[in-house]
Amino acid sequence: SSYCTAFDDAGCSGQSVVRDSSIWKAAPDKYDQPGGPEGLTTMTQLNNIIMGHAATQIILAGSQLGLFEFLHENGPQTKGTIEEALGLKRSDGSTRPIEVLLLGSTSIGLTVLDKREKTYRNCEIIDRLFTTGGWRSIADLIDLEAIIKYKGEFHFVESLRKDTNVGLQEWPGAADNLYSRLPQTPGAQKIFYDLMNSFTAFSIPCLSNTSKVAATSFKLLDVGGGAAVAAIHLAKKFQQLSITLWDQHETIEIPMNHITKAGLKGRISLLAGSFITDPFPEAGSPLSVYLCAF
Ligand SMILES: C[S@@+](CC[C@H](N)C(=O)[O-])C[C@H]1O[C@@H](n2cnc3c(N)ncnc32)[C@H](O)[C@@H]1O
Repeated sequence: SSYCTAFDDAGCSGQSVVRDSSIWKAAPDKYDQPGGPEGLTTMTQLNNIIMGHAATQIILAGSQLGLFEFLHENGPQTKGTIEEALGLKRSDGSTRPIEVLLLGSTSIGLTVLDKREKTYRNCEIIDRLFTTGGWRSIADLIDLEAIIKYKGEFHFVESLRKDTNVGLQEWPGAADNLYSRLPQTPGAQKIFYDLMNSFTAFSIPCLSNTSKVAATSFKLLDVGGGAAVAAIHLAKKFQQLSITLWDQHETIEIPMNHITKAGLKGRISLLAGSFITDPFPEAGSPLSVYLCAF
């Protein structure tokens, strides 16, 4: 929470999911134990962890089927109306899909059932995210967690035993890292970059607002610069900066397209390769400063 408060104090011009700091203030301090100093104390808390996999898939279903968006736009709705709107109505008359979805989403508090009216609405925090414009970033985060990370986590125990990323085998390809394998699975790379770009779009304005180094440097090496969201923001904000974005061969086309679209090819150059195995580029002149942003 202090991270996000610092953003607000710095006059962050990023997305409102961060600016609406009351969303975050209830979060525990990073040193706090979940559940208080004793850790978890109730079976419900323990159950929420054991059933965490189901919760992840329920929020994914609610997001991808448009449940939360529909309820936000239309207010409390009956099961039948929601079923129709989400395209879950079945020709054989079975109401099981909508019942499973609403039972799941309501049991974990994402939706709220009005028992008298027999209507469902979004929980307060989800509606607030829609109102403040922060839902898109959260939907990107849900996709990344529930679709990309979820697969590899099945191998977590074995990964600990072998001290290696066993979950990588879930992704086709021969590369030794997930970034380089994602392009081989249709749609996967987009999910990854959508989330990362959302996050960087709100973090970089805040971080750079208070950075004296960025304001006074002439050269910036953006190590693992991704889609160039940070590089483009910094190039526009600090006119004296000339930026080199360093990322892998497999992904370099993504920043290239963004930089061209932003009309910043003259200010941001690209270096394709690995920051692990390739030599660190020379600064060029003793007067240049390389600021590495990862
Ligand atoms: C977590 S993302 C951060 C992207 C960007 N800095 C941002 O904040 O939006 C990490 C980036 O590092 C790149 N990367 C990972 N390993 C790399 C390596 N060995 N050499 C070069 N780039 C690498 C990935 O392709 C990815 O774009």
